[in-house]
Amino acid sequence: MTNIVKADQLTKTFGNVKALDHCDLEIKKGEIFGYLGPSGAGKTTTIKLLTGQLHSDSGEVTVLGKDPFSPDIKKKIGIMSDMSGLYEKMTVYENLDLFADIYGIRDKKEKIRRTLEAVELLDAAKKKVEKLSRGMKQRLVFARTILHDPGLLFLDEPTANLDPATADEIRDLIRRLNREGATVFLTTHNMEEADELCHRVALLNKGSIVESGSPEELKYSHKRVVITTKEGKREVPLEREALLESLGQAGEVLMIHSEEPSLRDVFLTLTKEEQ
Ligand SMILES: Nc1ncnc2c1ncn2[C@@H]1O[C@H](COP(=O)(O)OP(=O)(O)OP(=O)(O)O)[C@@H](O)[C@H]1O
Repeated sequence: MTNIVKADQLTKTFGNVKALDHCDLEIKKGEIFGYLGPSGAGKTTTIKLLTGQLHSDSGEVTVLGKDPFSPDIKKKIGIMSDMSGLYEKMTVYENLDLFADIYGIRDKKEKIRRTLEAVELLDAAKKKVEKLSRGMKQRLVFARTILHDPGLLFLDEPTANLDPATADEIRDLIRRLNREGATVFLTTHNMEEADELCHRVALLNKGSIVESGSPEELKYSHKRVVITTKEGKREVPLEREALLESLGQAGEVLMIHSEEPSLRDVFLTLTKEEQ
């Protein structure tokens, strides 16, 4: 599969804070790529570097084969960050109309109608944004992000602070857009969400990628064997040597079984190792 985003040794420092430290990234066409990490790990900084909103200190980035600062890139990508860009006093329709003009969208009435239909906001087209619920606002931000049919979406915590039902709706939307061909770069704190949605993930901690792969690969590589003896339980990595050594040292073995960690467990283990 072709790399649609590629970053080599990307580094960004703010004063004495190293927000991103020699990061390598490869996002393939058609995938949902999850970029996971705790608050302050460097996720938003990465999105800004990949979308031409910020210059790196060093490292190389190509997006759709070009420098992210190339003038024609903006029309091919969709960026969803927070709700701050919505005009509260304008209606839902007017907000999209404004963006349609900025993007120079032809046949904009029909395009706006179809986009509102996709995010299930057609009935709210004439409502002022200030009257919308949080979930509806998030769907409007989503509509604005996809209005110009970008093939590559950067979604910065798209389900943060949403109730579970609305978060599910947003995840369904992401899946649908991906099925229709969009490549998605998604940041989240939510490991369950990443496990459910993403084809591949990278785990970011303190500006460094600590591991990457499919959620299944990551979980499998951290699989443990639990040996239960009369004395208690002991967890051993799923490796021949470690397993034989532990069995040799154990007293009477009552049970042996394997346990696959959740993505959250993997992340907690890796970030603990880093400290
Ligand atoms: N403009 C800036 N000036 C100074 N420091 C910054 C700036 N932007 C980010 N930082 C710092 O860089 C680090 C990474 O921030 P970033 O916003 O990329 O993290 P994040 O993973 O997106 O966090 P969150 O999940 O809370 O949004 C943090 O320590 C942050 O305080």
